[in-house]
Amino acid sequence: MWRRRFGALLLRPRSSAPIPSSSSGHRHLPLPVSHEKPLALNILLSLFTSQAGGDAVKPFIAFVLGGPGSGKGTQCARIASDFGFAHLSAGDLLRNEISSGSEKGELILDIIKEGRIVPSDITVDLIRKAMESTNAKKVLIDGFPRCEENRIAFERIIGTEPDLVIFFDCPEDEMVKRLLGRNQGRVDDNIETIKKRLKVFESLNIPVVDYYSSRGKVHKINAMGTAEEIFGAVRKLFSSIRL
Ligand SMILES: Nc1ncnc2c1ncn2[C@@H]1O[C@H](COP(=O)(O)OP(=O)(O)OP(=O)(O)O)[C@@H](O)[C@H]1O
Ligand SMILES: Nc1ccn([C@H]2C[C@H](O)[C@@H](COP(=O)(O)O)O2)c(=O)n1
Ligand SMILES: [Mg+2]
Repeated sequence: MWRRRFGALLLRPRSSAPIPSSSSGHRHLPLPVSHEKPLALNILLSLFTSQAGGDAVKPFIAFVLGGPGSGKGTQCARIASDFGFAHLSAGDLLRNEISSGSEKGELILDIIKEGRIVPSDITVDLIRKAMESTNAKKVLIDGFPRCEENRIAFERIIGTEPDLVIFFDCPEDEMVKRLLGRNQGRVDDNIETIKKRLKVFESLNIPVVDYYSSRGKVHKINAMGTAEEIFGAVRKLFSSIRL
């Protein structure tokens, strides 16, 4: 999708160290987690490559991860408004496809009701189209990648990696409480589906966070507290990036 003159700097494989779980089973990511370069340096290099020449300028891409109900959407809306990012929510793109009444939408609905993950080609294609139509220089991709298959498909189809990965770290009981109180009519905000989504998060999404941690790209944010308090930490991060 974009030509990157210096992309090889960021694509070089690094040693990987899995993130230990605490006694509660909840993951705690060291911060920053690169064995080779600190997060700030990785972001700096990314900015350099984002501005590098080629047919089109690659936007600055931040993946926003965290368990279901950890507050990704809430925080992304604020980042978009305060820092001028385009906010692309993978879940919203899939829900829009359901609303369109397409055949693909029917398949997506069945998967979302079950708390499972939609085939990566479908999701990445929706993200690709959304990225092309926003034409933004700074993009938040909320709720993606949810699994290694998502991650690999993004690299293959979009042809790049994220510059930054934000991980909202929230205890399970708090996530369940928030989801049951969300009240937006989502087909997956019921206790049976929530339990399945939490299992999928732990088994498929955490390995993706581990992968990016080992590449020094993860910035972990404690997602306990009010949305305003959490945005305090988010604001600090984005102010330091100065895009
Ligand atoms: N810090 C917070 N404290 C309490 N409630 C919150 C907080 N942040 C968000 N919420 C509420 O929790 C619910 C879930 O938040 P949000 O939709 O942002 O989570 P999410 O991570 O995007 O979830 P999903 O993965 O299901 O899309 C919403 O009703 C939101 O208003
Ligand atoms: N990369 C993604 C993102 C989302 N989905 C599906 C499965 C999720 O449970 C559902 C809702 O997403 P959310 O709004 O919670 O981000 O959408 C997926 O399959 N792949
Ligand atoms: Mg969301």
